[in-house]
Amino acid sequence: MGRSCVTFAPGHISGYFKRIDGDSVQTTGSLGAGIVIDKGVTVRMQEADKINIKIGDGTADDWLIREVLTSLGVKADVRVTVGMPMGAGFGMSAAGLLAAYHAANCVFSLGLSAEEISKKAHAVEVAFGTGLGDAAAASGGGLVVRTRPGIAGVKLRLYPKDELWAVTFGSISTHDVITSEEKMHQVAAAFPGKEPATLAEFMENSASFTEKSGLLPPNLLPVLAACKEAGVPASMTMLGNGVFAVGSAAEKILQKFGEPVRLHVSSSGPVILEENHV
Ligand SMILES: Nc1ncnc2c1ncn2[C@@H]1O[C@H](COP(=O)(O)OP(=O)(O)OP(=O)(O)O)[C@@H](O)[C@H]1O
Ligand SMILES: CC(C)(CO)[C@@H](O)C(=O)[O-]
Repeated sequence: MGRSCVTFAPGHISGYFKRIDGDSVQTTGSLGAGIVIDKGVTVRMQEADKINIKIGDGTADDWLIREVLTSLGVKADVRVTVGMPMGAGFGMSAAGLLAAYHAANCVFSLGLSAEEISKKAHAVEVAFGTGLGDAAAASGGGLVVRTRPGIAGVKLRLYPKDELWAVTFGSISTHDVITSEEKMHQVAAAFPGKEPATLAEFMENSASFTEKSGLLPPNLLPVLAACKEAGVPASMTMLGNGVFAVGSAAEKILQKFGEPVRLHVSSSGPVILEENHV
């Protein structure tokens, strides 16, 4: 029935951030910097008589993707494949939103621009407290520096080729952290004063922010200490109970604590992988 489309959107690891509350959802979000990663979310969508959503093995709550379809007034069969753990600081909610909105735009020929889709994804993130800057960052690729809140806030995208390694020990509720005035006050005080011009400077900013933010779970202290002792740049995945680190040497260090995943900086934002008439 109708068309089917397959889309991919990349995840995003925030290194540091500061919440900004503007006078609208599009001027509310965060300043900060992070890395758009080459693992993310794939959405397969086909027009249907009723909404049917399956995420991974089918056990995950489908509310976020359902929000996309209901906000557009469409019905579809949706299959979502999530490439990194949800809720663990890899930007899977923004990736899921971007991939789903691009898929619906493709299936139903809605005529939405990439910017309009990014704004829709950002609005859902802010409204439901699942993120502040991930949708803006993951609308393109690279190491992303954001100096204003919202989709237009990206100032710089760099494309380092270094390999990255990440290990996660569990999730942190993004909603609970970013809706806490007390936590956001300490986060703002920890925000670095210098904009990074390189991956090394980004990692220095991220490590400094992690130490001062009040967000660091104690179990990450030995992981970060081992990376520091080995001269491996590393920091906390914001907002998740995990660590990301730069360079091939990071793998062996992180293997002492868990099962690290190799990542690279994504060269692009969301893409349409397939368009089919069925
Ligand atoms: N790709 C996805 N597809 C469907 N639902 C998702 C997806 N990612 C997240 N969710 C839902 O959104 C909720 C909030 O996700 P959350 O923002 O904490 O994840 P995240 O984006 O991976 O983490 P972070 O924002 O810290 O990077 C999750 O509990 C889950 O219900
Ligand atoms: C708040 C946040 C760290 C959650 O991933 C991210 O959305 C950001 O950098 O604004």
